[in-house]
Amino acid sequence: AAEWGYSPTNGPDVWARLFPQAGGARQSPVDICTSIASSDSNLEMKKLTFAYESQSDLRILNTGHGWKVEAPQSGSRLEGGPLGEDIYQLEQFHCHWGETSAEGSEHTVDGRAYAGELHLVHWNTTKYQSFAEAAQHPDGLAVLGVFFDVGNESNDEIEKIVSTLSEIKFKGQFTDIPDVIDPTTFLPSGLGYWTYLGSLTTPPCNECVIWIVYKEPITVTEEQLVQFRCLSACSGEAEEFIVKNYRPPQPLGNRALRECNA
Ligand SMILES: NS(=O)(=O)c1ccc(C(=O)NCc2c(F)c(F)c(F)c(F)c2F)cc1
Ligand SMILES: [Zn+2]
Repeated sequence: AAEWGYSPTNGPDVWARLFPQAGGARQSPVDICTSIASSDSNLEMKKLTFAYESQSDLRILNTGHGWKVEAPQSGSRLEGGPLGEDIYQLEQFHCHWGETSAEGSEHTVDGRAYAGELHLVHWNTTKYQSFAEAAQHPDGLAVLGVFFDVGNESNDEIEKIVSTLSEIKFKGQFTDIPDVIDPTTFLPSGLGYWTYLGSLTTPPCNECVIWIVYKEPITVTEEQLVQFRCLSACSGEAEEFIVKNYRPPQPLGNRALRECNA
């Protein structure tokens, strides 16, 4: 099948032809219209809690659509907030970026895009036996989204990722990150978030994600984003850089958008 991507011929505007779910009614990302976000008091009650382990030798790979760190963490737990009584476990994290820092995030806030967006992907281990199975159910996955702002101080945790990218320049390549990675360090200090029911933002765009998007961005440097854009989408010598891998906002429709100011 033709490989999907982000160019005019295989990008978000044509995904629904190959992947029917991409045209569904609970697609992601969305534009977060802050004026309609309802501050939902009972979200405050069930505080969102997370516990991650620090891990070394995590595998990072070039998927052809970006980098992805496989972090199956049986000891990690994400629960509370909009997640009901279920426990979600970290599976992987990756991010999305643009050709310039004026764009790159998938979610936008009142029409404003950030320079990039990190996704910490979790699956419901209370109800399902595997990530693949969870991805077939409306409450199967929970993804934490964290916006990137460009600033002067480089993000040390992101630097651990950046330092491996020269080893995975081509699609399909992977390597182990020697440093210890603690996913907690990716989260902003302010833990206020928006949440809504959505989908995977890449094909097949399964409508299986409870989205939790943090309000406060973290800071990365322009140089760190420049390094992301040096990854190649191809496996061979041909160089087609992954300069943009974000899906534009999809209609919110009549979905509730709730906020919690932790
Ligand atoms: N950008 S994001 O919304 O955070 C996002 C997160 C995970 C995936 C993913 O795992 N895709 C592969 C994949 C599937 F798309 C499945 F439907 C499935 F069952 C899998 F097991 C699987 F690995 C795609 C997008
Ligand atoms: Zn993503």
